[in-house]
Amino acid sequence: MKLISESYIKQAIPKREKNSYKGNFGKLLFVGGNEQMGGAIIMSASAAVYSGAGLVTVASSPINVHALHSRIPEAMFVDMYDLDTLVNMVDKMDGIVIGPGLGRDDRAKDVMKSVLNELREDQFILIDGDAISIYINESLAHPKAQLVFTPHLGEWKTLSNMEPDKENVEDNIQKQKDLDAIIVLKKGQSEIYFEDEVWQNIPGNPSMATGGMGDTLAGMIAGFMGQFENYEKGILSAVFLHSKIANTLAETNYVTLPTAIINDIPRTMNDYANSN
Ligand SMILES: NC(=O)C1=CN([C@@H]2O[C@H](COP(=O)(O)OP(=O)(O)OC[C@H]3O[C@@H](n4cnc5c(N)ncnc54)[C@H](O)[C@@H]3O)[C@@H](O)[C@H]2O)[C@@H](O)CC1
Ligand SMILES: Nc1ncnc2c1ncn2[C@@H]1O[C@H](COP(=O)(O)OP(=O)(O)O)[C@@H](O)[C@H]1O
Ligand SMILES: [Mg+2]
Repeated sequence: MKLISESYIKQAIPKREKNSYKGNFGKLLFVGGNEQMGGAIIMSASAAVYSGAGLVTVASSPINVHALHSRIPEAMFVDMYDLDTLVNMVDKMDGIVIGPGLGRDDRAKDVMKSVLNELREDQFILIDGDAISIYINESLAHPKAQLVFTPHLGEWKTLSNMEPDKENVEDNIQKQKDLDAIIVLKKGQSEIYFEDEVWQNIPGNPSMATGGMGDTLAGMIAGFMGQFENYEKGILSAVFLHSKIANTLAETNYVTLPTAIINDIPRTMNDYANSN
């Protein structure tokens, strides 16, 4: 297992070209946030905006539109239950995050099926939270796009049938192949399973055990995937910086709020991009 290092992150964060524009930094769609869990998709989309994503659109329950616009005016909004508009949006994107606060009811299942059917090979889809259960319980077909799952240990049990105290690297490698997806297995020291290698993240601390922390990570990962030289660099850098920021915050805070991590993303990226 390889360890994600400080030096890896420093070389992975891209330098922005002088004449670049928003179209160079990823067009992302965030799908989730029902009537009870709008905060999840707002945190996820915020993390992508603060990670430097070029254009972010949120597809959510219409009840969340004002909260979203007041938190992140940078993001656009569509009604996720308007399936025609939703699939048109999917078409225009480089990557999609689906699941934070999506719920698991019939409407959520229809949303999920519409999005997955529409995907192309040149796109990525990150499946998190409730969308993990729907993917397995509805036996959905592998989408054409690059697939990424970001399960915590409870969600990994749904995906792999392995109990949290039984999961192990060797069996996880096999499950990664069966699922034909990149797996970000979230835990105290998260592990990232690619087709040909496994990485481990070292930073992180228990002040991060707060609702919304994984929603925030999903947004950072997608934000980085849309900008970095390749998906692997983006994913590893997001996992590392998410917990690195949390470690810095935990020096002076008992609990680390996901929104506090989000606020610190741009400055931390700058620090790493400009240090040797
Ligand atoms: N502000 C919001 O709107 C929030 C919405 N959330 C959304 O709530 C939905 C459900 O996600 P949850 O993760 O809460 O619920 P789940 O019910 O999917 O997962 C929790 C289950 O997994 C088990 N488990 C085992 N090991 C675990 C581990 N290491 N970490 C976490 N759980 C473990 C727990 O015992 C529990 O049975 C998701 O769509 C998520 O995005 C949450 O992110 C919390 C914040
Ligand atoms: N004790 C801990 N040590 C290190 N990281 C933690 C700890 N507790 C939680 N985390 C991190 O917080 C995130 C939690 O994700 P998740 O359970 O999906 O949260 P949510 O769904 O509430 O947003 C993961 O990235 C996990 O690695
Ligand atoms: Mg989660």
